Amino acid sequence: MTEEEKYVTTNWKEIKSTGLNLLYSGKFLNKKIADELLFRLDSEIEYFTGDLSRVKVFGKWHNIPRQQAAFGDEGLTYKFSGLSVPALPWPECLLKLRNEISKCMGTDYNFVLVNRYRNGNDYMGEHRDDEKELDEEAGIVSISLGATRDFVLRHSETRKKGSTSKISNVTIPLEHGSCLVMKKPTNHHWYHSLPRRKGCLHVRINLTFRKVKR
Ligand SMILES: O=C(O)CCC(=O)C(=O)O
Ligand SMILES: [Fe+2]
Repeated sequence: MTEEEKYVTTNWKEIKSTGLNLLYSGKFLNKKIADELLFRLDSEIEYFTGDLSRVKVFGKWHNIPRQQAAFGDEGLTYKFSGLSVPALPWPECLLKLRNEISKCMGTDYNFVLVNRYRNGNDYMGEHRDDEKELDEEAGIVSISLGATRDFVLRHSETRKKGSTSKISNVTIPLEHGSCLVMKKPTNHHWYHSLPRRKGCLHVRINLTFRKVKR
């Protein structure tokens, strides 16, 4: 098999700071596979509507500023920001990707959260993925498709009022077909967000593969 025909190519770059442990591979997915995945996820996936597309912040309900869907092994639900998300059965294209990623990482991921950002007005606010039901050892594997958007990480100390922390923020432009692995203990100490980018007119789809404890 030539390099071009391989499903994934790992060319990991380590990104480290105090309590931050990331791996990034910019051209992780084969280009043809990345293009096809983007097309399929854009046309075949039904995103949540109704209660599953809203979140409660300080007692008020808001539409989430992006579209979401979740898939996973049978019987799994995943709770985050006041939502309990039932995992729907894996679509064929995501099952294949899940299997390739699990093989590559040597870990069995059983759940994926899909976030679709229609354009630069859609975003994700600052948060940590530190839910108890996540298997920390597995980390979180984040695959990006479509428009390049900045992923911004901030240490919890620097968020505090009057902070004198010297720890710099880390910004990674996540490109089409890339893979970012958030390893332990990143999600204890660092918050991350996907800020608005007014100039961005194109769709981006992000997949976060997780291992939910049964
Ligand atoms: O879209 C992204 O890159 C961020 C996704 C994310 O943080 C999450 O799904 O928890
Ligand atoms: Fe996250």
